[in-house]
Amino acid sequence: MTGAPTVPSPAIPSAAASRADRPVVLGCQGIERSFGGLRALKGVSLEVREGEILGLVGPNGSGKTTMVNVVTGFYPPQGGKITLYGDDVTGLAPHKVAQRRVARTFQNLALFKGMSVLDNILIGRHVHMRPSALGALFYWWWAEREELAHRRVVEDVIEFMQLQDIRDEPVEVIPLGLQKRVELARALVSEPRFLILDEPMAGMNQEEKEYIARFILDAREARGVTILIIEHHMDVVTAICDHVVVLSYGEIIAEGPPAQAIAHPSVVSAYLGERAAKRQRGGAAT
Ligand SMILES: Nc1ncnc2c1ncn2[C@@H]1O[C@H](COP(=O)(O)OP(=O)(O)OP(=O)(O)O)[C@@H](O)[C@H]1O
Repeated sequence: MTGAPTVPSPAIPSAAASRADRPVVLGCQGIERSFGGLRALKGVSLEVREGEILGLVGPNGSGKTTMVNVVTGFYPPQGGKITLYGDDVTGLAPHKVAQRRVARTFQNLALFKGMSVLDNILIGRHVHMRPSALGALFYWWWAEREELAHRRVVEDVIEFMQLQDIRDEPVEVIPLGLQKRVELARALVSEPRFLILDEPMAGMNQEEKEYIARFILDAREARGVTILIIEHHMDVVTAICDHVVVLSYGEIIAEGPPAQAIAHPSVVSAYLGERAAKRQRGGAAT
């Protein structure tokens, strides 16, 4: 008996595949970025591999958000090269980067107050909206079809993110944890292949953190999204990341599996205090 033909899914290598076997989604080589006399990124090179969750960690001011802004086209790099799926995207404008199915969330919530949860999420579809002269001519027919297609994607994500009950609420009246979830939903409706999350759990309580962590893992599993996450909660980093890169003063000081990378003394002193780092150094020496 012959079954229905299987539709090949986008090539997400099995979890068993070693990191080096996975295709490179984001490649950064020797990235430089300064602000006046401050060298915020000093030749940073890193790779994000297909299907992984890569954690970018480091003390405040170490250059994490600058790195994301450079990758997404907000700050053109002043040196180095950036590739996405092998294509050179160095210096592309943010909307050109977004068109390559890259989505991001922001450290400080970037939701539109005065608009409903649903309307905020709908905005995430804008990269797929292509008004044209011909489209305008056949406006009603075209608009109705487009609208339906967009709605279907949005409804699917609202259900996925469990936001049905608050869909019509003005976004500013819902708690911070839910606002962060709305921002993640807005990123997901653009159907990204590569998602960049800048501190998605900032200001959350433990329960909210666990919820978001689950959604991030599900986005990777169910939607095949590759993820780069900036996060200060080391418990979360250890729990969900496959690979961690540590930045300090604009340079990579450690990289590897989470437990190994975050054991670096700079990370320990930044997050647990200098005394803990000294204890660890003492322990390592003995
Ligand atoms: N637009 C800017 N103008 C001037 N300096 C900037 C600008 N953006 C970042 N910087 C500086 O660059 C350095 C790196 O900042 P960045 O925000 O990338 O760090 P970060 O690791 O993301 O910090 P945090 O964890 O606090 O968000 C800091 O010294 C910061 O003050």
